[in-house]
Amino acid sequence: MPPTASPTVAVVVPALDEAERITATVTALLALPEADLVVVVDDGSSDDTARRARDAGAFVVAHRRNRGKAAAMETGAGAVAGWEAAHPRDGIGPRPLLFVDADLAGTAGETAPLAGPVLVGQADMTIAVLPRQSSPGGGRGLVVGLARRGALAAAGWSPQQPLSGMRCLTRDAFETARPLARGWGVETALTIDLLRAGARVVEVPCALQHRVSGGGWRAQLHRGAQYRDVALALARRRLLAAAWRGPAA
Ligand SMILES: O=c1ccn([C@@H]2O[C@H](COP(=O)(O)OP(=O)(O)O[C@H]3O[C@H](CO)[C@@H](O)[C@H](O)[C@H]3O)[C@@H](O)[C@H]2O)c(=O)[nH]1
Ligand SMILES: O=C(O)[C@H](O)COP(=O)(O)O
Repeated sequence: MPPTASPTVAVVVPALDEAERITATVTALLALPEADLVVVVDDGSSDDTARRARDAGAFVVAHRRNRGKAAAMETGAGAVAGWEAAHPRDGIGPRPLLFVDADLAGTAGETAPLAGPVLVGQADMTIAVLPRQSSPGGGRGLVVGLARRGALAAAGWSPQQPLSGMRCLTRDAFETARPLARGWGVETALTIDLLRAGARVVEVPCALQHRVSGGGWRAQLHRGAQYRDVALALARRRLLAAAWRGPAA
């Protein structure tokens, strides 16, 4: 007998203090035909992100205190597994996970092209490549360059946007990458660990607009934390020296 439902993905949205954008983000994700479950992980927000996400129709789980993006991703994946255990479906395996940042607002639906290649078995992980953003960023490419050179040293591949958080991956790929690298090192490590395991990783253009980090002191502090976490993830994989020595990104 043919399966009664089509394969779909489960969306996981890590969210810290995203009350301004979470309603639009969840609404856009719930309209995706490729997705039938949207889990928002409130990572210890001090605003009403959780309530708004729930009101918009998401399944919400919350950290009592802030634990960082990678921990929110792990919690979200656990919530998807729990939901699937309570809602078994015949003939289809566990849903691939589509990780989407909370700040994409109405453009979150543009993550749809990430799902197809994973659902049909062409890729183990897809990564969104964002177009030029409508507001200017204030970075100098230091974090991006470090992450790119780390992937190059590990696997001979230099991703265009190694920090991009919008990713769709099979559950096997997710398990291969666990435990995730902490904090902002998570994307760099995911790419490296999956490539090293022989997985097929593909970058896919998506028309996404996110909240760009500007040039103020808060943004520079944020970049400092990103650099620290990417460097730690590379050091744990014995790649930091090679990434420092590597070619200019
Ligand atoms: O402690 C935190 C901090 C952030 N977030 C959420 O994580 C996502 C990404 O955070 P954001 O501040 O928008 O990150 P960016 O500065 O835009 O960082 C870029 O680089 C990061 C890696 O350094 C990636 O995780 C992002 O996807 C990518 O957009 C958002 O949904 C946040 O609400 C958490 O869940 N917990
Ligand atoms: O603004 C960004 O793109 C990120 O914070 C990374 O910063 P970077 O430009 O220093 O790599």
